[in-house]
Amino acid sequence: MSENTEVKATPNLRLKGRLMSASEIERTLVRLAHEIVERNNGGTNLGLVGIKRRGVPLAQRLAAHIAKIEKHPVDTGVLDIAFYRDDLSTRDIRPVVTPGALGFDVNGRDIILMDDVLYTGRTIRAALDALFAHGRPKSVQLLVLIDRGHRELPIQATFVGRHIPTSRREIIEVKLNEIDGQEEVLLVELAD
Ligand SMILES: O=P(O)(O)OC[C@H]1O[C@H](OP(=O)(O)OP(=O)(O)O)[C@H](O)[C@@H]1O
Ligand SMILES: O=c1cc[nH]c(=O)[nH]1
Repeated sequence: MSENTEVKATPNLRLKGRLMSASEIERTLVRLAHEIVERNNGGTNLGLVGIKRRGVPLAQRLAAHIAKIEKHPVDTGVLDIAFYRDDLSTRDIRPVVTPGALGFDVNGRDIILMDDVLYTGRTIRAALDALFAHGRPKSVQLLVLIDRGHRELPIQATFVGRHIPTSRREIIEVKLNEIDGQEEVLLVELAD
């Protein structure tokens, strides 16, 4: 855990600690940008696709870092995946793709899907379906800021900011300035 100052969790959740500060998030994104460039031969064929909501600022920030490192612009796009609860049949929670423009042509591109947290893998499974509805990429890699384990599908990330082993009662809360007006990663637990 990083040093804890004035961190607060949502009321029905118990704060267990701060996993990353703003500067730690920033340093991690810079490292991930270098890893992406190294693995993708400079990244000229890359397209970064952020999963709404917090994957979107992550993709934009990583595109800016890669553009700075490699001195070329990097396309970014958005996948919008809404969740609904299917109470009538399975009581399962299924991600649903909201149709809409992605932002650039994915055909033939090396795509990096981006999200803040990887947990069961169901969001990523739906995102892959959504992505291929937009076209046929040359390759797809996955980047997540936090991998907390507990996969229910055979999905793994190509680039990981931090591996955080968790219990199922725990929740990772990623807070990003663009969406939350604050910047940190918290570990919280459902209160009894
Ligand atoms: O691997 P999974 O089990 O699919 O879980 C990971 C997803 O859960 C979170 O989204 P959440 O539903 O909390 O929406 P939000 O980030 O927009 O609040 C997170 O942002 C990932 O998209
Ligand atoms: O702990 C979790 C699990 C899924 N999504 C999150 O944002 N946090």
